[in-house]
Amino acid sequence: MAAQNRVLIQGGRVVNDDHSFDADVYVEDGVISQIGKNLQLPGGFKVIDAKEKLVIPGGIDTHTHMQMPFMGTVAVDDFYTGTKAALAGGTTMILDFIIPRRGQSLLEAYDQWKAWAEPKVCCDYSFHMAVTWWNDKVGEEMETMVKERGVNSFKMFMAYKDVMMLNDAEMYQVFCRCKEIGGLAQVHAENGDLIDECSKKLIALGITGPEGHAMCRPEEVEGEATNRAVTIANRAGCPLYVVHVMSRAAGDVVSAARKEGKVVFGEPIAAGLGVDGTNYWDKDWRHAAAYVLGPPLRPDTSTPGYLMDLLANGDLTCVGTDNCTFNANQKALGKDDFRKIPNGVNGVEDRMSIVWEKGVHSGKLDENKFVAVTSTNAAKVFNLYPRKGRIAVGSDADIVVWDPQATRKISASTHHQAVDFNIFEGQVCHGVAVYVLSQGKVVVEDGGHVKVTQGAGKYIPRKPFSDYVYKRIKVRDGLNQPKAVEREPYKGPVIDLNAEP
Ligand SMILES: C[C@@H](CNC(N)=O)C(=O)O
Ligand SMILES: [Zn+2]
Ligand SMILES: [Zn+2]
Ligand SMILES: [Zn+2]
Repeated sequence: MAAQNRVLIQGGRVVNDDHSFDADVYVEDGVISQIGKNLQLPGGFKVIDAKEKLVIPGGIDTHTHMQMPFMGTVAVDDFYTGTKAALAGGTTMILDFIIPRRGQSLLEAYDQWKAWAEPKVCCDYSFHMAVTWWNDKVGEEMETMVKERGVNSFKMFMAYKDVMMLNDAEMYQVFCRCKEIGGLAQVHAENGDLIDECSKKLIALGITGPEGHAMCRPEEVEGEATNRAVTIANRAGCPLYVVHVMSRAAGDVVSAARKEGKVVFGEPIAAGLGVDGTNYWDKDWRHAAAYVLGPPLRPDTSTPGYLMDLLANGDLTCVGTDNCTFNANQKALGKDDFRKIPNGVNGVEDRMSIVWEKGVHSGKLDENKFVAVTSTNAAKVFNLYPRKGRIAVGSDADIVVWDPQATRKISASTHHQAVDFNIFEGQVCHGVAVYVLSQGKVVVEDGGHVKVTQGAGKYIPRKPFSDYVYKRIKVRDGLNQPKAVEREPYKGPVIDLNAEP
């Protein structure tokens, strides 16, 4: 029994976001206990041979929607299949979203999502909270979420009009509230009014296929909303995290904001790094519909490479997936009207290999930047570091033995996800998770044998005011308090509005 929770990972090269070094890693009772060479160890441990392999922090997927009720149906990958697939691909923690119905208490929604996740998750997890409506009660509950439920991030939708969309004034108030309680404001940045108007026009023209989904929300619709969110957040003095950055236009807005010193983070997703929007024009309806998500993939085939370049230079920060999967027959709900195609795609299992293949194997990222964008940056942004996101003594033993030379061919016929297709079908990627430890237990071995335990995952609460996010803001708040001008009261002439014209 002792061997199960004592593991020695021998002969590997440890890769953190800031440096790489050759060392053995010893794990005991779920945490990293020793790192170095010629370790003095107690007997009775399992040995993993990591020669010529990398030993990296388990991936953290910043953006998933397991079993999300959406557009009249429910995402088919649930907290079990979704987290099993995550572990299979080298991701050892997911950050999922609680999405209250309009008018629903945030606390009630939290209990609902927690009840869905707890019995099923195979890896550690945490939640963002969506703010889909706004009043003082929501503001009070946001504080409870931060102080008592360990949620420190709040997502607003600028799209999905009449379902989850907030207007600018509401967003400004939620941003101000986030700032007060030390939360990180997140946005789904698309102009929902323009999407609504343009999609009606396309349907009237008889354009009902998935190409209409892309045509009604071109990248300028994402770029405009991203810029608006950056402005509103800046006026509120609130840090901003733009989820699923899908285009050059939005990526450029995030780059410019960061160059101006604004506290803004951008999150590309595996889909946007691995495929493009030309798929929407495929003659096969089921193929085209499979790629429908919002914001859409871009027909500009240079987009995946451009987003990877922005990750490489630090303008974009964390790679998520927005994993929100619907089977082909669920996508077919929109066979006569693209507005009814459930939005969402897969990614949670293939994210790490896609980033390795498109980033490291292409020479755009080095191994340390790979660790940063797939794990460490997320831990820092969402206040999980260094418990998560680092190979260090005392950190959680969420560890991946990564084979940079091995390749894997992505296919729905072999993936662990529940969804019956894969948007990366047929892609061959360098970079394979040959061993994965979750909470110090081996859950993937020999590159494919997945042995997870349903419900073993733990909810990880997160404190507000993450240093990585708020240190600069705190200093600025001390400097830039608005002040009135001291002046004598005005005693000059004023027109009389009641006087005869
Ligand atoms: C509803 C959720 C997933 N669907 C999607 N991105 O198309 C999101 O917008 O992030
Ligand atoms: Zn979204
Ligand atoms: Zn999402
Ligand atoms: Zn390759």
